[in-house]
Amino acid sequence: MSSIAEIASEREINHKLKHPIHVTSEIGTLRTVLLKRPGKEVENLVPEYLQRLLFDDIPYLPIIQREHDYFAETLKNRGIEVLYLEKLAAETLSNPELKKQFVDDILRESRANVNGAAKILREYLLSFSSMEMVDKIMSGVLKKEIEESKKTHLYELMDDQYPFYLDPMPNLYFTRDPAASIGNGLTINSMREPARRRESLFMQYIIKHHPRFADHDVPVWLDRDYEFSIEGGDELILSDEVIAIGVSARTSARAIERLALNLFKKNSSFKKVLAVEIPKCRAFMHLDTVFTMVDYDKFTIHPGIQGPQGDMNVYILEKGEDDEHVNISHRSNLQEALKEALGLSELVLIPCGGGDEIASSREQWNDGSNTLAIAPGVVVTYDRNYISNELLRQHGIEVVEILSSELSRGRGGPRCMSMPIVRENIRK
Ligand SMILES: NC(=O)NCCC[C@H](N)C(=O)O
Repeated sequence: MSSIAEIASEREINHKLKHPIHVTSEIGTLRTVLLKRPGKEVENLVPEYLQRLLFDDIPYLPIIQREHDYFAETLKNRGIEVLYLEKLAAETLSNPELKKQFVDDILRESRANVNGAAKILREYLLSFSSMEMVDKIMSGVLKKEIEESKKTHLYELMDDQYPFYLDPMPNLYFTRDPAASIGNGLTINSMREPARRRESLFMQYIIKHHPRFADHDVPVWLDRDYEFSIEGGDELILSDEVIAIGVSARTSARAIERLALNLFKKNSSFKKVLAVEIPKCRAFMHLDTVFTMVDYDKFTIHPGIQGPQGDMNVYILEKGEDDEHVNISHRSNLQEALKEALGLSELVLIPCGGGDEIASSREQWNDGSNTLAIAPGVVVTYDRNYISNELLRQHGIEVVEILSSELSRGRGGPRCMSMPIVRENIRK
């Protein structure tokens, strides 16, 4: 006879097989998460291209890796299964046909055919094992890597001064943004910034072809070929019926409406989408840099997104009269809109940096509001945001701190660095 533990784990496996993705809240106990360990791509950052590559400084590779490993260990110690994007991608591309197809896609999207270089680049990339090739594509390919003897044509020899054939993808460790789990499906995102557009190609291949996902008909609520941008840092699953999405520097109102229409039409459990407008600036690039859910009735917030009376623009989108229309109503207070949508009588917004002008600005810049909930009332945060962390504790939240000197240089915190794949359902 099987033990209770065996039955439970069998049930879990069956659940996983039926629904390899299952996320119906921001706070349900986290079971499986996707990370990307920072690699050589961060060493290919140089001052000339920092801004374009969306970094403010150059992380020191051994330390950023140590900090990231500490983050992953912290999650594993809590019983969370950690998957790595680079490993799933390499496993997917171990199929030679897919490998070729992927290289063609990445070369096209990287506009790598400078001076007609696509052919030698294709040969170069395909000469590696799938794991090495994935690392190489993520790290970027320098022009000087291709042996001079292979450059036989004038156009190959007459290169311009730009050092890369393929730009590095240093933002990949922010797995939250290129794709986002919603219910049993996901969005594979059309990213706003050119520096990040190729990132979601990895998830598109993984969902379609990796054995963990391929045969499960995972719904893609919005795909990366959609013409208006959306990024995962703006997509917050508040319950199995309510989603909040930031209308931000990165996410467009068009994509939000299209996603809402698809969710309503394709029989998902979701009934309301809250479009939350935030200032369009670098420091607040996504909704999750200024607002995250930490418990059933508690949220972090950066006071800088609200007007003097707590006023904001929040639109509630609900199913309309047919599949091409949504009903939209406006609310001017986030707290009230959340209470209404979640059916709560009380709700607490915990201000980043305690609301102090200097501390909240400093700690928001270092992702003090960007918490990753691993269970209701339990969050992972950066250690450097000590004022926000202390305030969370005063509100009864268990705060699990991780190291953050180098990780924070990319302007993202624990939520940005993680893509939940499976969470337990929360109580209703
Ligand atoms: N969800 C997030 O806020 N992700 C952080 C992304 C930081 C990255 N350097 C970017 O600008 O896209």
